[in-house]
Amino acid sequence: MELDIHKSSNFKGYTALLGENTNPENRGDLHEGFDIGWEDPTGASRADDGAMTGQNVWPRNMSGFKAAVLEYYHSAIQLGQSLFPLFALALDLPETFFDDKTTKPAAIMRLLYYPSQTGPIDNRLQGIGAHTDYECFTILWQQDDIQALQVLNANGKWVNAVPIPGTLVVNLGDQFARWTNDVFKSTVHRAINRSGVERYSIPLFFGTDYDVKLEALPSCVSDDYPAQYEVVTAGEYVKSRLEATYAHSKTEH
Ligand SMILES: O=C(O)CCC(=O)C(=O)O
Ligand SMILES: [Fe+2]
Repeated sequence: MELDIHKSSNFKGYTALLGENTNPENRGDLHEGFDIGWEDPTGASRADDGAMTGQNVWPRNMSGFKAAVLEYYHSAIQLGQSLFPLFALALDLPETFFDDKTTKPAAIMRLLYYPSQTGPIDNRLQGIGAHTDYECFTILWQQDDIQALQVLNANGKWVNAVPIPGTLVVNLGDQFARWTNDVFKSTVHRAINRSGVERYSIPLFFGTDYDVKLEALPSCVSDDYPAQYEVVTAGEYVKSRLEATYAHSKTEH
């Protein structure tokens, strides 16, 4: 397929059922997806995204699709930009701390489709296996009335993230875990659609600019609690996680 995500240098485009495997213990994720990244409203391309440089791909002959998707994308980006100062304040940092690290929105958005799973339960076949997201935080729209998303609580118990009409779910991701040396913990989550009907969701993963180094904040490091993570750029980090997620299905395309 022309738009297959494996053909894109920066993981944009279409993911088939089982094309992704977020939890390596599983057999592949039972969803289809379509991924986009930043696209300037003027159509100008961006060449300074390091490891994640590249264009979106769009289906031809689908009138209105691109405009509708980008309209939501740019609104979700605006919401995300307004959340960074809140996270900064929660970390006792100046509220502008992330401003110069988020000048070029580094955000991937996915349109996800989950068929309903019927028949015998195979615990290694889930809509999306247990994982943490790769960026700072995720803004997730999920369809009303269909229970599928679960989060792992501090006691190691899966709890339903029940869709609440008119609300979005915000999950912490691994870039924030790295910035904060695990003071902010990434939310482990998964989705299993046994509702009997198909389900759609739209996560937007918002990280710091792809050329910014993910370096533990001084306030989150001490002699007793040294930095846990190797320093890499946000772009290198996201790309390495995406490569791992799609590695198993790479040769099929
Ligand atoms: O569909 C959902 O509710 C979750 C999607 C998700 O976790 C992801 O794409 O990373
Ligand atoms: Fe996720």
